[in-house]
Amino acid sequence: MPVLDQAFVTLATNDTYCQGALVLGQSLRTQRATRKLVVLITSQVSSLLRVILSKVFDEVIEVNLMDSADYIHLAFLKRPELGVTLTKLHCWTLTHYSKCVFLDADTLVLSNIDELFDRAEFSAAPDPGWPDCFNSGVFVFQPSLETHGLLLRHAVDHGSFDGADQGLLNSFFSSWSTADIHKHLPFIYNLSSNTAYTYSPAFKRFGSSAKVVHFLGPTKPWNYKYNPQTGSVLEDGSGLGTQHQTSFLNLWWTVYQHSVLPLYESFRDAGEHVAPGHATGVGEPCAESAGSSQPWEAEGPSEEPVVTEDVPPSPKGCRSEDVDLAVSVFEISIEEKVKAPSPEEERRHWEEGRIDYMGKDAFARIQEKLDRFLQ
Ligand SMILES: O=c1ccn([C@@H]2O[C@H](COP(=O)(O)OP(=O)(O)O[C@H]3O[C@H](CO)[C@@H](O)[C@H](O)[C@H]3O)[C@@H](O)[C@H]2O)c(=O)[nH]1
Ligand SMILES: [Mn+2]
Repeated sequence: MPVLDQAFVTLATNDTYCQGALVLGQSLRTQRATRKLVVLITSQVSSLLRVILSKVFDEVIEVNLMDSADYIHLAFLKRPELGVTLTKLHCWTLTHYSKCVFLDADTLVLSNIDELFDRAEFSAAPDPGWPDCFNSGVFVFQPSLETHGLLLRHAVDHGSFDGADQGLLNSFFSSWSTADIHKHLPFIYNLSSNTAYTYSPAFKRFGSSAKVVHFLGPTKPWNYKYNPQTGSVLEDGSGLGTQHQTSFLNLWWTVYQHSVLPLYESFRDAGEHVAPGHATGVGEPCAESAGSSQPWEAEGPSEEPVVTEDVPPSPKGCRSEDVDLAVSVFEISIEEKVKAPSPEEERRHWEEGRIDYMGKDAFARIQEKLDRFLQ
């Protein structure tokens, strides 16, 4: 029986993390999750990805980084690195649910985990790097505006010892490591794909009961390229890690290929119109002209896009501004588009002390500018 007042919640602040959220959402559906699926997004997420997310998630909720009380707003402006952290904390505002399970967008669910709803706030699994801290990639929580406010206050008053949500949540829920063993989720609910195997006999013994894999760390599954014919990620020269790591990566990509890519495809083929005022907050309807509204650029001989002279330019908002999906018979890749920062962003970086000493802010470049100005 579906439970309507409880939810699995994730977060994706941009189109790249949306790819992870989609794999996570589809893996929860495949495992017959009986709770609602919710994704929090920010204004950066494109209209296309909002539509696609809404096919998998029951609720796509846009949260504003700056909608908290003014003193918090001002304090956070001085601590911009806490931005994504503040966004994760928004999950406590989902007060139309009585209890939720948060999952990072870089997690993959391997079997049904509905039993997590038997746990109380705040339950989480140990962090593999420092097991007296919990990892904030999977946790059970109870939405509450009061807790949300206290968390923001805590962030402003004490900051975060790792500059992100995990440090903040660990210092806020500081009794986690000692107070109540029921709040320690077994490691199988947050098995880190890259560190778990430092204790390989344990992995041999218990690895097969893993329920949630977490691709924590700087390199995410979507940073690899995948060969759909062999069903495996492509070696990029830096080494793929252990066999287990590779098989979890391959699993992520299998879900991507079979359960996420078709969502884009049906969007393209059906030329589906998105009504203005759609529940997800998607604005303008997307045109369905051949080629121009394809969400990805096809590569290789089999899927050469037919581009004719009279095809109108792609309507803004219909495609992802951040991500290029390249799909061919032999390779699927998700490339982040490198965007040049706007003059406002550059100025903000400068003011925040994030100066590109070796690059565009190098002394030689500034001197060139001065010379040009003085001539
Ligand atoms: O640009 C970003 C970055 C992060 N996220 C979301 O925030 C989560 C955490 O970021 P992630 O890149 O997954 O961090 P991890 O590599 O998992 O690193 C660890 O450190 C993070 C910061 O403390 C914690 O949030 C994680 O749970 C913890 O596992 C992601 O999964 C997303 O849901 C975004 O939406 N956009
Ligand atoms: Mn993560």
